[in-house]
Amino acid sequence: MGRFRIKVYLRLRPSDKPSPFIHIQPTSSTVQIDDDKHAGGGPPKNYTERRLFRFDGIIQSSSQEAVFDECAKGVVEDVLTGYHGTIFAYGQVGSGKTFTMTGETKTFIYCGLIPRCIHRIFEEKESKPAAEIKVHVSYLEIHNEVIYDLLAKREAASQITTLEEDGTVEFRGLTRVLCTTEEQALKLFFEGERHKAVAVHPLNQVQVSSRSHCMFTLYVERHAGMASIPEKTAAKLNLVDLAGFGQSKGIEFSEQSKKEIVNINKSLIFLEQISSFRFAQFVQELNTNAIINKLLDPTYTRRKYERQISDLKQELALKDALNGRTDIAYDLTDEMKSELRARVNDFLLQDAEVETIPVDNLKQVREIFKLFREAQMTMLAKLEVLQKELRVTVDVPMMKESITPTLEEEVGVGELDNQGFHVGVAPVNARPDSIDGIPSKMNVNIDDVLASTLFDQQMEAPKKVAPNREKKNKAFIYFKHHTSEGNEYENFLKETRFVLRLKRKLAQELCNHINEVKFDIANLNRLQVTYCRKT
Ligand SMILES: Nc1ncnc2c1ncn2[C@@H]1O[C@H](COP(=O)(O)OP(=O)(O)OP(=O)(O)O)[C@@H](O)[C@H]1O
Repeated sequence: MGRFRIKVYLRLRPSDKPSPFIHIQPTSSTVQIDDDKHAGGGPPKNYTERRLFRFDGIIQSSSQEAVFDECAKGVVEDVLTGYHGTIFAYGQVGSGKTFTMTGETKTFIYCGLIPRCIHRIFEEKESKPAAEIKVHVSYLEIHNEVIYDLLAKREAASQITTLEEDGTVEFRGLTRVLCTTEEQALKLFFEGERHKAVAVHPLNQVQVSSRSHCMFTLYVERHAGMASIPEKTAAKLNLVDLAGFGQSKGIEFSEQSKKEIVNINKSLIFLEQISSFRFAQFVQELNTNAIINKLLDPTYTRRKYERQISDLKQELALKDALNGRTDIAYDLTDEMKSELRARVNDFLLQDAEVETIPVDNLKQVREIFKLFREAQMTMLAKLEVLQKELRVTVDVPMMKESITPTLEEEVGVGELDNQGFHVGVAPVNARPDSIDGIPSKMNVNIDDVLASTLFDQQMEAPKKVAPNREKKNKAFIYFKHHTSEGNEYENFLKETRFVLRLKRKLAQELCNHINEVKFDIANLNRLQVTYCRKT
């Protein structure tokens, strides 16, 4: 990659009356401008400001061919090597941009840079068939902020979208045509020219003035040259003719006013010249990062990587042999995978030591992580199923009653009939095994305690009341709050619920204690093993 400065050339249109304020010095490629303060009108000033502008080259009365050789040839050669290139013409209305970029197309000697670039690229294509050069072209126009595809059928012209990424701009939907001959590419270029937006302008009356920015692009794909390295390069050459700028741009003038305008504008044109010189100096300061745009053949790339992998494997085997690690297998067989699975299961389910899982190489580590991930996914799926089962769709007061299956076990208080209505005392053995999938007997172990906690939380959440239960619920609430028997049951229930919570807490603490003891036992075992090994 290299950093290159943008090169700026000044091309001067021949003039019968050269400005007395502009002094060209071709040998030093500089232009000196005497900024006559009287010229712009206003109060008279008795001094002249001098400005000096430097260029990479000044082209005066040169042939179109000489301009191509000096300004464009190098860029085309770089494109043929794989670098992107851009040539653009900038300047006032009528300053000669289109003459430079397109030229007069009737005879080749007056042809501008675009036909000449096309010619050079196809010349290369024909002279080097082994390079298998492929050329595509596109032609776009930006007029009044809208992008038009000059090679597309008119109705499809507004389908282009721009995509800006990593400092590059891509035109999506722009027609790209594959050209096998120079004639084809030239034909497309001239066809596109016919579609450009032009208008008559007072500063460019000999020829119609370009009212838009136009970009003709040549996309060049080619083999890097040597058959043994099937690398391809894909570079593009943007050839841009910018719309001329000027204070009078876009205004329609009557014949009557044209003469006056020419005089009035003299000083303004002069200022515009200065501003275009300033722009040129600014562009000269810009740097570009030039890289060769390689297009890799996927088959070749795959083969290259396969070769590299095989080399690395051999190297690794050699290293292992030298270090006495001959039993290491880097490719896991099915047998090895199921062995690893068994070890991971032992670790997760049987409290086996983590050291029992072999970690000799990266493939094993990856496989182990995969197994852990699988186990985690299975557990999450199970948890989800469990949570679904616990979501009982009964109303809040009824749910509060139904969450106390152990309550009756201890105190023998009435059971629900699972129909959303409290029916009073029922014998313990008359209870169903489950209510909506919830086990009615609660074993006091950590899972059940946690599940019941979760269950409690869900009970607090407001639930949708089934319409056919509404009446029953109202009656039930009335029974609880307004009858002495109901009140009694309600108070009794509150007390027993309190007792139940206490017991759950105790159970939780007990489980934690058991876990701590188990942990201590495991530690002791480990110490014992270490001690035995040492002795
Ligand atoms: N170097 C030159 N030698 C001879 N004639 C020139 C030269 N440059 C420009 N002209 C003539 O000047 C006229 C205006 O040039 P041209 O249309 O290229 O200007 P432009 O900058 O493209 O204008 P616009 O911005 O209006 O499109 C044309 O008739 C063209 O033939």
